Amino acid sequence: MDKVELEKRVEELHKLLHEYGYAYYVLDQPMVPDAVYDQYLKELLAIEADNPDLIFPDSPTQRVGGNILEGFEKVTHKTPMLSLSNAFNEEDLRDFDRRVKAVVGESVRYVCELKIDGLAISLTYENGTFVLGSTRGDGTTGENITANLRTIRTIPLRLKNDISIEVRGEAYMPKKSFNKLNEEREQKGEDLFANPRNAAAGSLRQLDPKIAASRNLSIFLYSIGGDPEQYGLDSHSESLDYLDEMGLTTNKERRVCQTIDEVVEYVKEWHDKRPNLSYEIDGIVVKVDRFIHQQELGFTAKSPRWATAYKFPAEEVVTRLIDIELS
Ligand SMILES: NC(=O)c1cnc(OC2CCCC2)nc1N
Repeated sequence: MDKVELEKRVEELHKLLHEYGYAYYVLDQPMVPDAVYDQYLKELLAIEADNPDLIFPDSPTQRVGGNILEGFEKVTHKTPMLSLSNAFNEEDLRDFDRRVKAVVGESVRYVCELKIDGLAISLTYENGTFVLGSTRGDGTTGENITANLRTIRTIPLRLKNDISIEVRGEAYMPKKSFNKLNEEREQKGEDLFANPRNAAAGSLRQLDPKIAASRNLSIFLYSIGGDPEQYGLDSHSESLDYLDEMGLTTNKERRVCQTIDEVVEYVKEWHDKRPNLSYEIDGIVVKVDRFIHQQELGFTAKSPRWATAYKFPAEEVVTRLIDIELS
C-alpha cells in the first residue's frame, strides 16, 4: 500500500478497534470474537512498526505507555474540583431540601447518584482526543496521571464526536479485582490494601503504567468541568445522558427525583442493595438538577449548596472473630 492508502487503513483500524473496544469494555457486549479484535490490533501494530509517523496518541495501541515516569507533574484545574457537604440521616436530607426550596422555590427537581468510593479524577479531551488526566489533589492542583488513566479500558481515547470537554468522575477498583489483588499480595507476603479506594489510589500513583494496566481499574463519570451550558445542556441529568452519547461511562443507577420523599426512597433502596454491587459505594449524592437552580444556589467556600452526600455507615465487615464465636 502507498502512504495515502496506509493512512486510510490506519484510520479504518482506529475506528474499528475503538468501536469494538467500546462495545467490549463499556457496553459489556462484544461485537466480534477476541481473535478478530487481536488480528486487527496486530495489523495496526505492524503498520505502526513500519511507519512510526502513523502512530497517533489516540491509537488503541497506545493505551499502555512504555516508559516509567520520574514523577507526576502538577496540574491546575481550570475550575476547582469541589468537595461535598454531608447528610447523615433523613432529617439532614429534609433540611437540605428546605434550604434549597427557600432559594429556588417548590419546583426543584433532584438527581440521585450512587456515591462511588474511589479516587476523584478529571479527564480533558481536545477535538475528541483524550489529552490529559489528573487527580483531584487539593481541589485546585492535582497530579498529571494521564499515562495511568490511558490504561483504563472504560476511558475512551477518542470520543464519538470531536468535541473539547473536561469531565470529572471517580476511578475505582471493582470488589472482585480488589479481593484477587490482595490474595496475590498475601501469597507474596506483601502488605494488603485496606479497601478498594486505597487500592485504586495506590494503582494510579504507580510511576510504571504497566502496573496500573494490570490492576483492572474502571471509572464512572459524573460531571462536566467548566460551563456545561456551552454544550446546550440545561440540567445535570441531561449532561449525564450527553456524556453517554459521547461514549463516556456514567453510572446507570442514577434516578431523577421530583420530591425529597423520592430521594429518601432511593437512599433506603440502595442502602439495602449496596452489598450486591460489584463496586463499593459510601453513600448517595443528591444534586439539584436544573443548572439555573444550581446557579441561584451557588457555593460555600468549599462545596456547592446545590448538592449533598448522604453517607452510609461503614459496611459491616465479617471478621474471623465472629467465625470463632460461631464455631
Ligand atoms: N463519588 C461520586 O460518585 C460522586 C462525587 N461527586 C459528585 O458530584 C460532586 C462533584 C461536583 C459537585 C458535586 N458526584 C458523584 N457521583
